[in-house]
Parts: sequence; structure tokens; C-alpha cells
Amino acid sequence: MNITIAGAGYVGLVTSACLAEIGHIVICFDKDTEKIEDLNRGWCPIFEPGLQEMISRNMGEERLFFTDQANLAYEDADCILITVGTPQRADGSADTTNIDQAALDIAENIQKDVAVAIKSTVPIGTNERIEAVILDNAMPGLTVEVISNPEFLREGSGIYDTFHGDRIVIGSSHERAARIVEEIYQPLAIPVLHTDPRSAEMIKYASNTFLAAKISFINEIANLCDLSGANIEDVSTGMGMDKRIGNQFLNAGIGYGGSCFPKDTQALEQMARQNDYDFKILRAVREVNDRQKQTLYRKAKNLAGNLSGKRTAVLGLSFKPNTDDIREAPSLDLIRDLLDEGADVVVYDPVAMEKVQRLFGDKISYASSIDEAIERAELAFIVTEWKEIKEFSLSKYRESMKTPLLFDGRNCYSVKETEKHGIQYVSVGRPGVPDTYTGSRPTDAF
Ligand SMILES: NC(=O)c1ccc[n+]([C@@H]2O[C@H](COP(=O)([O-])OP(=O)(O)OC[C@H]3O[C@@H](n4cnc5c(N)ncnc54)[C@H](O)[C@@H]3O)[C@@H](O)[C@H]2O)c1
Ligand SMILES: O=c1ccn([C@@H]2O[C@H](COP(=O)(O)OP(=O)(O)O[C@H]3O[C@H](CO)[C@@H](O)[C@H](O)[C@H]3O)[C@@H](O)[C@H]2O)c(=O)[nH]1
Repeated sequence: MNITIAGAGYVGLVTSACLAEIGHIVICFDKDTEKIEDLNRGWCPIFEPGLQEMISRNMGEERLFFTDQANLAYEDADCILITVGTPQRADGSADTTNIDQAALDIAENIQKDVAVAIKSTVPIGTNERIEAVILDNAMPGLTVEVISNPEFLREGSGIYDTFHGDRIVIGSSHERAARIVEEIYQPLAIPVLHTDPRSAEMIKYASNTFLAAKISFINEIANLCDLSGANIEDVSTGMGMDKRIGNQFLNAGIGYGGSCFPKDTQALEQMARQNDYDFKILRAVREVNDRQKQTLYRKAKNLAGNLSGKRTAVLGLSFKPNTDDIREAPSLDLIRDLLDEGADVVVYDPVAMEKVQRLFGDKISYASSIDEAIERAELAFIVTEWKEIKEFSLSKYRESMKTPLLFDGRNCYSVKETEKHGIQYVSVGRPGVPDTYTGSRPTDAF
């Protein structure tokens, strides 16, 4: 079967590589010529553990091809998986322009019957609409069946997630197309849920926003722990032991970021509005997250006062570890707040520095290691729990910083250990606010 993947972004590349890895012949098409040239030169444009190797291996074995030519990509395809971006519009809704463009490209270039699966996250009803767009513009007589096949992988563990997903959702009223797509994934032996296209589209939004809600909920509990002296880690553990709650996505911190949760919560909120429905929980999930992204900064202001001119280290810039993706990363909000305050900001991340440099230029400094970032710093913030940051020796903060004042947005260290090392340590939802804390645990820290 000839498989074409439309879009060589994060989902497109991971899916292309994994499908080639299980023996399929895959053509990955992107309209971004530079990206395709890089890929054909053997250079993977994103950082994702194992991806570069998997792409190279499958290109070498002639199972994986990249092209920027729509005709080459679509004319022979039996199945097309659409993975193009669906970014956020100014009003919060999902922009499906790329999906519409892909549909027109497909219509113009297909020469035979084809199954089209939309993996991109799209508003309810998009699959039905896109099928009509393709049929209206394709050569008469061709059978084109569009099905919804939302993607659930996480950045940083995309390959693992593709091979070990909890479910594959196929939303379709077309038996043939559903069978073709199921056959493609069959070697993965992942349970398949068959449903209608609208329910499949909703499953994607409902899953992401539910996970975002879990994070905002635990962050609210953490803030209350801060004020009441309870410890969020024990609280999360105790909650997670209840199988009905589950122990994942209960890590309190500096708020969620990334290319999906912020955009998908807003898109679903907007869909609710369009249906004259006031989705109250969803609004709260977003508002809590916006506030949470500022919590650590406000705690720092309370403790350290005026930050102007103070050398401040920001450790970890990507929205989560094991990726160079900085879309909606909490680090960006923190850096902006610190710059507004006149702080002298120095940042470090193992892989995301280049992308941050493109945003902030010479307004901040870039260290080549954690050691260099914290040298003579008066404050340090941990924003992303990269392994090397989590495991960084506490004694080095004590030795290198001008004043060892550490704000940890990911609860990387034990509070007791930081006390032992003489570090003023402020984390999220855990007792141990330092003696020098100037406020009276003010609620305005939240
Ligand atoms: N990133 C994730 O972890 C993830 C996980 C699950 C689902 N999703 C969803 O999958 C979709 C893609 O996300 P992403 O992060 O991979 O996006 P991305 O921004 O990394 O990549 C999108 C790619 O699509 C290409 N593109 C745009 N229009 C095109 C067209 N007409 N034809 C061919 N290529 C085109 C762009 O050039 C870009 O390379 C989104 O809807 C997203 O919500 C993302
Ligand atoms: O307990 C937790 C878990 C996560 N996060 C944060 O939540 C964000 C998102 O993390 P994660 O879900 O692991 O990464 P994504 O790659 O954004 O994956 C989400 O978004 C994808 C795109 O839709 C979906 O496919 C995945 O199923 C969904 O988990 C990150 O900022 C994390 O730091 C927390 O703060 N606490």
C-alpha cells in the first residue's frame, strides 16, 4: 500500500518514521521546501529522542521518502494521512487553512481512489467538510473517503507513544477507508475504537482538555498547600493511589505549555461559544494556568524584592524535557516578566537555546552549561525538569551563586536536602518557605 503523509512537522515526521519502521513505504510531503531539503540531506529539523536515527535508517532502506512536490506525493497514494498544523486564530479557534489547502492539493493530484485520514486536531465537523472539498475538486468518478484518526502522542516520547499507544481512534462512516487505516496500524497491536467522525474529533479535544484540567486542578491544590502547610507531593501520591483518579498528570508546577494544551483548550472553549454554551470549567482551566505561569515570578518578587539589575538564571526553556519545542513554554512568560522588571537574565537549556535566541536576541545572555548560568547569580529558576537539571548538584548552587536563592517550578529537589545545603529554596505546594520570607504568605503570590 502506498502511504503519503501530508506535513513534515512533529506529528508527520514521527508518524512517517514509525510507519516506515514497521515496514510500510511512506512518502512524507511538506510545502516547506527548506525543510524537505534538510530532510533529504539527512538532517532532522526537530529534536526528538531516536527520531533522527529512525529517519536515516528508513531512508537508507528506501522505505521513507521526502518531497515538496504535491503531484509526486499524491498521485499514487492509496492512503493519505494529514498531519498539517492547525494553529490558533486570534479569537482562540482552530485555524484549518492548512487542512483546506492540503485538501485542494490532494484533489488536484490524486489519480485513483484514496482513503484520507485526518490526524491533525480539528474542530467538530471538519472531516465531513473536508471530504466534500476534496470530492468537489477532484477528477469525477474517483472515490475519496475521509476519516478522522486523531493523534495522541506526546512530544519527547513520540516514538514510544506511537508503538505503545493506549488506543487508536477511527471515526468513520466509510467501512473501506476505516479498514485501510486499521490495516496500516495493525502491526502495532493497539486497541482500536471505531466511532463516527464527530465523536472522534471530540475525543481528541476532550482528552487534551481533561488532562489540562487535571493539571490546573492539582496546581490549585498545590497553591492551597502552600497557604495551609500541606505537602502537594504526598497529596498527589495519596490521590493517585485511587485507581479512579489515576496517578498521572498530577505533578504540580509552573503550568502547562506546549503546542497542544493551550491551543486546544481555547479552541474547545471557542467551539462551545459558537454553540452558545458556557463551558465554565474550561475557562477556569485556562485562567488557572495563566496565573500559575506567574506564580514563581510573584514568589520571587515577594522574597527578593526589586529584581532590577539582579543576575537571574533561568534553567530549562523547552515546554517539557526531551524536546526543543518552546511553543507556549512557561519559560517565555517568566523571561518576559523578568525583563520587564529589569533583571539581568541568563538562560540555559540543553537543546532549545537557538529557538529562544531567535525570540529574545541580545536582551538576555545564553550560558553553555548550568554552571555558567548560575555563576554569580542572585536568583535561579528551574522551569523545565531536564534530567541534567534535576540531577544538578545542590552544593554547586551554594558555591556558585552570589546568593543561593532557588525557585523551582518542577519540584526537582527534596526540601530537606536544600535546607541541608543552606539554599533558600521555594518550590510549588511544599512546606519550607525560608525564614527570610518577607511577606506573610500573601495570597497575591498566586
Ligand atoms: N505536536 C504534538 O505533539 C501533537 C500531538 C498530537 C496532535 N497534534 C496535532 O497535529 C497537528 C500537527 O501538529 P505538529 O505539532 O506536528 O505541527 P507542526 O507545526 O510541527 O507541523 C506542521 C507541518 O505542516 C506543514 N504544512 C502546512 N500546510 C501544509 C500543506 N498544505 N501541505 C503539506 N504540509 C503542510 C508545515 O509546513 C509544517 O511542517 C496539529 O493539528 C496538532 O494539534 C500535535
Ligand atoms: O503532571 C503534569 C503533566 C504535564 N504537565 C505539563 O503539561 C504540558 C504538556 O505535557 P505533555 O502532555 O506531556 O506533552 P504534549 O506533548 O503537549 O502532549 C499533550 O498534547 C498532545 C498534542 O495534542 C497530545 O497528543 C498528548 O496526548 C498530550 O499529552 C507540559 O508543559 C508539562 O510540563 C504538568 O505540568 N504536570
